[in-house]
Formats: sequence, C-alpha cells, structure tokens
Amino acid sequence: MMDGSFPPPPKARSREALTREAFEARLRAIGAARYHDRHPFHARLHGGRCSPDEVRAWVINRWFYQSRIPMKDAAFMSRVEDPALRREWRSRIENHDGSDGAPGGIARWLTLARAVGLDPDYVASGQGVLPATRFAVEAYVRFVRDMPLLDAVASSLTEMFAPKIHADRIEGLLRHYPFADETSLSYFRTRLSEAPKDVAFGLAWVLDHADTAEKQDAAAAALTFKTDVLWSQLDALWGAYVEGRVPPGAWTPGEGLA
Ligand SMILES: O=C(O)c1cc(C(=O)O)c2c(n1)C(=O)C(=O)c1cc(C(=O)O)[nH]c1-2
Repeated sequence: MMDGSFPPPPKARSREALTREAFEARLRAIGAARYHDRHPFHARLHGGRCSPDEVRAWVINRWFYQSRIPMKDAAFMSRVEDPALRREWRSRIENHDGSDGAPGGIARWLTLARAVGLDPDYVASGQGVLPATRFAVEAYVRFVRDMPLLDAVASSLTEMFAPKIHADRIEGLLRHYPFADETSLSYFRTRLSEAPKDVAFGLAWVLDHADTAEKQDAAAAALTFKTDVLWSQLDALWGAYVEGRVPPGAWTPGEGLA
C-alpha cells in the first residue's frame, strides 16, 4: 500500500443457512443418491433372483437391525429433557415391541422368519449375524446415544425414503416368492401406515432446529452416516451370500432351520 499499511484482513463471512425448502431438498438429495434402495441386493431380492438361502440370510441379518431400532430409540429418549418430545417419540418403541398385548414389528419380523423356513428362536438369538452388520448397527445405536439430539433425529430420516422401498418389496416378494403372503409380509404393510407419522414429525423437528448453516451441515452429515449404515449391511450380505465369502461364525445355509 502506498501509505505502508496493510490491507484489512478479509471479513470472515458467515455462511447463511439454507431456507427450509432448500434444506429439505438437500436432505432429499442425499436419499436420492445414497439410500439403500439403489443397492444391487435389493434389485435382486425384489426382482425374484435371490435363492431361498439368500432370502434367509437377509432375514437373519436384517433382524439385527430391527432388534436394535427400539434400543436406539430408548437411548435417544433417555437423553431428552422435554416431556413433549419423549411423548411423541415413545410410539416408535411401541411400534416395534408391541403394546397392550398386541404384537409389534419384532414379532412380525419373526413371522417372516418362520415363513422363509427359519426357526424364529434361532433368528432372535442373533447368532450367525454377519460381523459387519453388527458393527454397522451398533455404530448407529452409539451415534444416537452420543451425538447431539439434532444429529440423532436427522439420522432417523432415512425413513423418509422407506415407504417406497417397502411398497416395492411387498409387490416384488408377492410376485416372485412362494413364501410371500399378507401374513408373512405384514411387517412391511404395517410400516407403510406407521412410518409417515414418524417421518413427518422427525423432518419438521430437524427443519425447525437446524437453523444455522453449521447445524444444517451436521444434520446432512448424520443422514449421510445413516445411509452408510444401511448400505454397508447389504454390501456385507452380498459378499457373504451372493459371492460366497461367509466370514467365520456367520450363518451357513442349513443352520437354524425350523
Ligand atoms: O426396509 C427398509 O428399507 C427400512 C429402512 C429403514 C431406514 O431407512 O432406516 C427403516 C425401516 N425399514 C424400518 O422398518 C424401520 O422401522 C425403521 C426405523 C428406522 C430408524 O432409523 O429409526 N429406520 C427404519
């Protein structure tokens, strides 16, 4: 500078938060690019190309995810100080565990297990679950237990994309597999009516609370993390049961049959 002074440092420009609409679009774009409906295992399953043992392997491994969902929701609720938020959230646990003597999602999953020829007690024991499935699912439970509440709620928002995959699954399984009927697939039919309430609440909560660019980034990262949790389970399933590299200790065909 002519007068020998230094130019002022550039002002640290704070990024503006996206509008509600633009932020929702950002979250939906994560699903469009990364949700596990795009995984080749789902195309194989819904297209009728899975062998009976591949279907059994999917039922055994996916059970582990199902079984941990109410545990992660309980972990979430244990951190919530607002009774209104806990009241809203607790139906998620009842949906899976059942209430007032009515069966929940876990019981419906075991009905599916029986229909594909598995012993439900074997499936419920968690034996034979792939190590990578266990790692991914446990990472999800820990994430919800340890991260800020905003990240925890955002990580549940993969469910925004689930109704389509549940509807595709019902249609594909009914068309291609003899075990499929309204009883064996009741898990998915029930989710079609349960999930929209949870999604509407969770999405509105995230849109309300992610009110800075940094929080929006954190919520988007949480949703991305969750898509990885889902995708890596199917990668593990594919490696073990489509390509035939079953890791030590994991289910082998013939085990755990009814
Ligand atoms: O079949 C599926 O593809 C699928 C995906 C997801 C998901 O996106 O996490 C859930 C479910 N199903 C489901 O049935 C379910 O109850 C559920 C709860 C949650 C969650 O993160 O709280 N995700 C899912």
